Amino acid sequence: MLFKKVVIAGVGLIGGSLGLALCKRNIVPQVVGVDPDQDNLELAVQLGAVHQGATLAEALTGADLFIIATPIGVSLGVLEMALPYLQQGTIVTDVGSVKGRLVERAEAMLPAGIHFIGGHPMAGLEVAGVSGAREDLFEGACYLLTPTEKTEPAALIRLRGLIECLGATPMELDYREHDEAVAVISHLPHLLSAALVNTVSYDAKEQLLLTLAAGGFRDTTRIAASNPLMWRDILLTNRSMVLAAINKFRVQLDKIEQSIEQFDPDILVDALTRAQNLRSTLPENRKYRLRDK
Ligand SMILES: NC(=O)c1ccc[n+]([C@@H]2O[C@H](COP(=O)([O-])OP(=O)(O)OC[C@H]3O[C@@H](n4cnc5c(N)ncnc54)[C@H](O)[C@@H]3O)[C@@H](O)[C@H]2O)c1
Ligand SMILES: O=C(O)C(=O)C[C@]1(C(=O)O)C=C[C@@H](O)C=C1
Repeated sequence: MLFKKVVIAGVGLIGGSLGLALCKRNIVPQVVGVDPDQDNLELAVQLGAVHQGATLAEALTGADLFIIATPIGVSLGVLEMALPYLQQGTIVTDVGSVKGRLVERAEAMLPAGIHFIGGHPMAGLEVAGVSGAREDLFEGACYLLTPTEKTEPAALIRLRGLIECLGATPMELDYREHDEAVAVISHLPHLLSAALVNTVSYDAKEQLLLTLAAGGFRDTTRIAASNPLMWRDILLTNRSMVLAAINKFRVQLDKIEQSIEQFDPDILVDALTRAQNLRSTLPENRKYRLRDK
């Protein structure tokens, strides 16, 4: 058994999906949830996403893994509140979409013998709360870890083991590299999706356009239905990397715009073919799967 008692702070979509996998697959014998939203916490117990709900102080007694799955803006505050109750040997991880200075701060905050390892599952959905949680959310997904030179190798091996039990593939990245990469592959698509929907919403023919919306619009805009507050936090926390990603995108958009303006079919086809080739190497049908290629 990798861990005896896991505490999840924030039993929403991601914390709840982790809890469902850990409980339903008997990966961990005791999973305790902490969440200020009592209705959500009760639902988490009913759905089997945690064995019980508790306060941080109650929950952390005897815990050997503490997962912070809260909105990114409160992660460090939650860690600070948890500090007095964490015991020697406990591993602390998070699931936040941006690392920023969290990793350095968390490491600086924790005494020797309690290990922080930044984490980020590259899987999610456009819904919030435990009601949308899925036991299989992480299957086939890439699960990023951001260890540093301070990370204890044995703690990293244990956490990687747990991630493999979820059916995900652990992958290590420097936290700065993490933020740069996710700005392009996750944050940029999100804001483009919102901008695309807003292009329709500001059009005088909005209703007609929506009536005509078929696969193209739907497939490119599913994530625009996500929680705006979560995305506000992500985009503003990863501000410089997101701005760099927007600039890279603008270059590509300009290239396509010019090829149309100048009626240059070769450049246009080049751009579309390059995209077609790369996109067709992604696994089909299952949006966040890596393994089923
Ligand atoms: N939604 C996604 O697609 C996705 C994917 C990967 C990672 N993430 C990251 O996961 C984290 C959680 O996102 P989510 O989609 O599960 O959000 P969510 O809103 O579904 O869940 C967040 C939960 O945290 C709880 N919470 C708020 N403040 C808290 C506190 N002080 N202590 C304990 N719990 C608290 C909320 O009540 C809620 O139940 C975020 O940091 C996000 O960046 C999200
Ligand atoms: O599939 C979705 O709904 C997601 O938005 C998941 C998604 C993404 O792919 O960008 C969103 C945020 C994350 O931090 C990781 C994954």
